[in-house]
Amino acid sequence: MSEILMKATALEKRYGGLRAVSGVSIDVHRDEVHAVIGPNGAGKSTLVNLLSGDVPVTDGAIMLRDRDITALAPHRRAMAGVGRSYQKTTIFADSTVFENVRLAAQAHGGQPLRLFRPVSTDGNVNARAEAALDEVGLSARRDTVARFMSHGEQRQLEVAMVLATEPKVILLDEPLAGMGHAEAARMIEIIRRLKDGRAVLLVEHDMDAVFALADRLTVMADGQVIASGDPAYVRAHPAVRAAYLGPEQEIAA
Ligand SMILES: Nc1ncnc2c1ncn2[C@@H]1O[C@H](COP(=O)(O)OP(=O)(O)OP(=O)(O)O)[C@@H](O)[C@H]1O
Repeated sequence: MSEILMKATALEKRYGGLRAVSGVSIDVHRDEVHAVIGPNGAGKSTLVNLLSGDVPVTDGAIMLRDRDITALAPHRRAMAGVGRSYQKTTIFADSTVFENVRLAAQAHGGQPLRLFRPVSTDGNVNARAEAALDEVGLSARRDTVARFMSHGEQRQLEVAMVLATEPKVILLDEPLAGMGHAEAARMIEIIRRLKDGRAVLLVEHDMDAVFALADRLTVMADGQVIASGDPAYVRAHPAVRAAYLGPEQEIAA
């Protein structure tokens, strides 16, 4: 079995009396896509926010390999190797594709922005930006101003900006949201390649995409894990059918 890069244990997030996430433990393995599914309000986005540090845990622990990152702020987790996309909100619409990715790479440099050195001469940052664009297939669009790209391309750009930070674990919250069929198919291929040497945690409602991509699946309902395992196991799990889909329905192949 491949190495566990991120391990969360007994995560708890309470909002007043509401347990948005309760007793959730999850392992994310190198070279795997671990998909988290469940009905609306199950706690999937909250889980991603806990793993990225955007929301502090009420209880529980998050390890990145052997490092306890539970108390680290989001940017410190990013430096430690946790990447997450933020649904277009981080894109500078008036900057080019390359400038956006270069800024992401530079912000991750571990040093203050190098104000006295033109970024265009920073070979390492530029190389990381080029590699990230190449990985999502946007190299040919590098000089396009972001606002003129399609929704799907902007989501690809978001992924490139994450890759420019050289993450070991990538958290993707509904990366296919709002995409047409062709755009979704392209993004599925990108995500399939992302796991190479990394670990990917994917929250997604598109079940075709989930079953096309997932090496491992965790199903949540009411803030808790109701089943976790390989896709065939989860697909056949009675509690999943009952709680997630209703007893009469099948999970689409
Ligand atoms: N900041 C918050 N304050 C109070 N309650 C919250 C907050 N964030 C989430 N919740 C509640 O926590 C529960 C889980 O929400 P969450 O968004 O994590 O579910 P989800 O599985 O991602 O749903 P969806 O599939 O609709 O995105 C919901 O009942 C939601 O209303």
